Amino acid sequence: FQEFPGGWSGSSLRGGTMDLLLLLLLHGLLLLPLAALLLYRCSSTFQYLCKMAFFNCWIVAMATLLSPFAAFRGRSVENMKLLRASLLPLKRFYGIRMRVRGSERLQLPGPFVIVCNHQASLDLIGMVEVIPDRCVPIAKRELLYLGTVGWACWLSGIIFIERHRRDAAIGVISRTAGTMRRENVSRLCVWVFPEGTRNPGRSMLPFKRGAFHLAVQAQVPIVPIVISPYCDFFSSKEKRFTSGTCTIQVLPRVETRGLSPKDVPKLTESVWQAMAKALAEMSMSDHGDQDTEQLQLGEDRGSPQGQGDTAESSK
Ligand SMILES: CCCCCCCC/C=C\CCCCCCCC(=O)SCCNC(=O)CCNC(=O)[C@H](O)C(C)(C)COP(=O)(O)OP(=O)(O)OC[C@H]1O[C@@H](n2cnc3c(N)ncnc32)[C@H](O)[C@@H]1OP(=O)(O)O
Ligand SMILES: CCCCCCCC/C=C\CCCCCCCC(=O)OC[C@@H](O)COP(=O)(O)O
Repeated sequence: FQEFPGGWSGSSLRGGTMDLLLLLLLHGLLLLPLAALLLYRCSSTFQYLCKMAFFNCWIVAMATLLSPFAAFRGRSVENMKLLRASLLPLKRFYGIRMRVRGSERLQLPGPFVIVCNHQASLDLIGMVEVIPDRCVPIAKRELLYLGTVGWACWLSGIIFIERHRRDAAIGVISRTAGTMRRENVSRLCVWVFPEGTRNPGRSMLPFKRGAFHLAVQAQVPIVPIVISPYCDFFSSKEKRFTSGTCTIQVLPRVETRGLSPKDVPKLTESVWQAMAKALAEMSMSDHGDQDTEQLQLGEDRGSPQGQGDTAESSK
């Protein structure tokens, strides 16, 4: 202060203006986080946007940090352990409680195909909660182009398909069936979202047939998994994301031994029915009678076959 005796009076008006600007900037810097905090508290849309941004940033950060370690091992299903561990903390950040029912049904010695409903990218949180060891998801090829995320997915052995090139996709599925069947490869399980795309809400789209052809070709069981609707705490349409509880139900496995490609439509239908029923029951038990939407479930989908046809069995 002594070196600067005439700071305000002597020097010039410019110094004063500079100080004032600096002061304002400092206030601004302090106020900005405060304003953001206030906005976060008051606006559920802003909260949703922040939470989604964090979700994506977390995935990019984890992929970027962990890919070099995964790369040491090369492309391997074992890297799925790393992927799983890196996504497991997400539920805690968001205060999502996971309830898993029937997890013992996933303790099978041999390979199998998991089919699961697909509501949103949030499904990753449920997926890592139950995905067994040596199990890889089938994903759309577009994920490969997400920079380090694509690299991490590739290194983890995720199987990519081009959804619009059916023949190529069928080729990939046939090769996967070969790998699952091969006896010199230790058990490999595959996780498929048979709806083929995200479908928010309490219903399920009709299933694509790939997962069922895969199970029949490899002659391995299908284990259906149903994740309860997120409507309570999450909706991308309404831009709403609060904390809540999510139930994951593992259904009895469906054997495919002895089935041939001509049985695939019936198999697909019976698994869809079983999952739709579980989803409807979950909606019911979670929401009591507040909601009638679940009654419409499957309405626009003629269901020629009932449940419990030849394909279904669960010891
Ligand atoms: C290192 C650690 C770092 C950590 C960092 C963290 C990073 C984490 C980030 C990320 C994690 C990863 C997250 C993964 C999650 C991704 C989720 C998605 O991407 S979901 C989208 C892709 N999934 C699918 O699309 C389902 C599979 N699709 C199918 O199975 C379809 O069936 C497909 C594409 C094969 C064909 O689809 P069609 O649209 O043509 O429709 P159709 O009705 O199924 O088939 C038409 C005809 O083709 C026959 N067909 C189908 N598949 C067949 C087959 N395999 N063999 C013979 N015939 C087949 C069918 O029987 C049908 O013929 P008839 O009508 O019956 O005569
Ligand atoms: C250094 C490179 C940085 C690149 C930046 C890329 C930013 C990427 C940001 C976040 C990555 C999040 C990946 C989440 C993957 C979620 C999987 C998922 O749910 O995919 C949707 C797919 O099932 C169905 O797709 P559609 O509903 O048909 O559409």
